[in-house]
Amino acid sequence: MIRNLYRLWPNPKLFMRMGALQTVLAILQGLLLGLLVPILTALLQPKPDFAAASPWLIVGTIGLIVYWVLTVIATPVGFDASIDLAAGLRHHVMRHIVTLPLGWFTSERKSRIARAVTADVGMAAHLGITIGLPAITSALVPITIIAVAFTIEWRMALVFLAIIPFALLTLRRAGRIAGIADAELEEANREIAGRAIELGQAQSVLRAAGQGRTGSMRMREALDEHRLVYRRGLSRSMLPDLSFIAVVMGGFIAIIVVGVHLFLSGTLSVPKTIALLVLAVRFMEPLGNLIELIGALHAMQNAVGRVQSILDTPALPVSAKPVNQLKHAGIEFKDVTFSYGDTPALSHVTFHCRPGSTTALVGPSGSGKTTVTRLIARFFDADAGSVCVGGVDVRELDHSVLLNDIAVVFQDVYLFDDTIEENLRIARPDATREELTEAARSARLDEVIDRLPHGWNTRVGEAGGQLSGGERQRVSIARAFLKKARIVLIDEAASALDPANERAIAEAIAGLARDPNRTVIVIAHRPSTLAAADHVIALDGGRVAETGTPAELRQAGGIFARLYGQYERARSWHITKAGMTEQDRRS
Ligand SMILES: Nc1ncnc2c1ncn2[C@@H]1O[C@H](COP(=O)(O)OP(=O)(O)OP(=O)(O)O)[C@@H](O)[C@H]1O
Repeated sequence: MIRNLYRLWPNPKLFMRMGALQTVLAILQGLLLGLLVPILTALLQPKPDFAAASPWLIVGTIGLIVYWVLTVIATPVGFDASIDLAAGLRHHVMRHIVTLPLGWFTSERKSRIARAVTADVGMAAHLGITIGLPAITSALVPITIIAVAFTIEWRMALVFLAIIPFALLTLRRAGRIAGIADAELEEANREIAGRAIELGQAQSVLRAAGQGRTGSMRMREALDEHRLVYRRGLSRSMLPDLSFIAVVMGGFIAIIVVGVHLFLSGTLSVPKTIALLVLAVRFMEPLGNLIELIGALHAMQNAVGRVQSILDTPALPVSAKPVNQLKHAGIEFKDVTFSYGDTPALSHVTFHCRPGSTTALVGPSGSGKTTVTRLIARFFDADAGSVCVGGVDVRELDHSVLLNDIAVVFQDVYLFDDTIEENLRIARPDATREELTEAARSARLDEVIDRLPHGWNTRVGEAGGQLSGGERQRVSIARAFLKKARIVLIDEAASALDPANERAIAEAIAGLARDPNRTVIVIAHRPSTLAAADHVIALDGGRVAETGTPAELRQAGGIFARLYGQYERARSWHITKAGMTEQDRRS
C-alpha cells in the first residue's frame, strides 16, 4: 500500500518528508524514555544524587523541546500532504477518465468514478494522515523501546521481543478480516447508493403502481443486506480482535512476572525495575492502538485500490503519428469482430458506405446495429478487423478529428440543465446567432423554441426533462447541423412518437441526408426512412445478412422484407389508433 500511495502521491518529496519526520519522532520518543534509567538511578537513592542526574535531565529537556518543535513542524506538513494528495489524486483521476473509451462509462462505472473522486480520495488522504502517521509511531516506538531495554536488562528485552511475532501474527489476521469486511460493506454501501438513485428516478412508476409510500422493494432488500453485511463484519472480526488483545495483555503479564522475578532475585535494581515497567507500559500502549489502526489502514488500502483500479483502466491507444484530416466521409468495415467481454456482438462484418450516401441499418433487436455505430465513433475498438473512416483506420486517426466530424443522434438524448441555446452551443461554442437559427430551422427545432416561454433562453431542466423525447431528439439533430458534421449516426426512435414530432424528425433526417458531402447511417425503424435510404445493411446475430437497395431487398423476400412488413403493420396500427383517438375526441 505504501508503494501504491507513494506512486499516487502528487508530491513524493512531501510524502518522504512526512514519513521521515514521523520516524524521527517515534525513535526520539523511545530514546527519551530510555533516559529514565540514569535519572531514576541517580535520584532513587537514600540520598538523591542531583549532580549525576543533572546532565540526563538537561539532555531529556532538550530532547523534549526537539520533540515538541518537530511535532509543530510535522503537523502542517501532514495537513499539506493530505490536501496535496486529495487534490492531486482528483486531478489524476479526472485526467485519466477523459482518455478512456466512451463505452467504458456504464452507469455502474460512473457511480464508481463519483465515489472514487469524493469518498475514496478523501478517505485515502484523510486516513493517510490521521491513521498512517500514528501507525508509523505505533510500529516504531515499541521497536525503539526494545533496543533501549537491551541496554538495561537483556532478559527483559527478550520478553519484549518475544511478544512481537505473536502480536504481528494476530494483527495480520485481524487486519485481513477487517479488510474483507470493509470491502463487503463498501459493496453494500454502493448498492444502497445505486438503489437510492433508482428510487428517486422510479418515483413515478412506483406511485403509479401504488408503492409510493412504502418505497421500493429493491431498496429495502439493499438496506437489509447492508445490515447483514455490517453484522457479519462485526462478528467475524471479534475473534481476531480478542486474540490480539489477549496477546497484548498476556505479554504485559509476562513482563511483570519476569520483572518481579528479576527484582526479587536481586538482578534488577529498583530504578531499573521502575524504568522497565514504565517502558513496558509505553511498549504496550502503541501496540494496543494498532488493532484500531489496522482496520482503518485496510479500509484506506481498499480506497486506494479502488482509485488505482480506475487509473489502471487502459486508455484508448493513441497512434504515434495520428492522421489529422479526413479526406472524405466514406465508412468501411473490414472483417470486423467485436465482443462486450464474453458477449459476442459482431462477427466478421464487412460493408462499405460511400461518402455522401445514406445507409439504413436494420435487424432484429440485439443484432448489433448500435454496436456498428459505437465502433465508427470509436466508443470501443474492434477486437479484429478494421473500421475505416475516410479511408483511414479509426485507430490511426486523431481522436479529436474523428469526433469533430461525427455527430451522434441517440434515441435517448441527454441535455444539460441549461438553456436550449447553451445546449446547442455544445456542438460549436463559437456559433453565430444566424448559424444557431439556421441549425434550429433545419432540425425543425425552431417551432419548439417558438412555443417555449423564454424562447432560446428557456432552461430545459435536469437531463432535458422539460422537453419531450422527440423534441430532445430535434435538439440533437440541430447539434449535428450546427457542427456541420460530415458523418451523422442516427438511432431513430423505435417507439411511436406523436405525429408532429415524427414528421418533423423524418424531415430533419432527410435534410441531413440531402447534403451530398454528408454520410448518414441511420438505425431505421420507419418504413419511410428505410425507403429513402440509398443502401441497406441488414444484420442478424452480429453478421451481415443482406445488403442492397431498399427495393432490391424487398424483392429478395429476406430479413429486410420481413422487418419492413412488420414496421409497416406497426405504423398502420399506430395511425389507425391515432385516428381513432382523434375521432373519439371529436365525437
Ligand atoms: N454495453 C454492453 N455490454 C454488454 N453487452 C452488450 C452491451 N451493449 C450491447 N450488448 C450486447 O451486444 C449485442 C448487440 O447489441 P446491440 O445493442 O448492438 O444490438 P442492436 O441491434 O442495436 O439492438 P437494439 O435494436 O435492441 O438496440 C446484444 O447481444 C447485446 O446484448
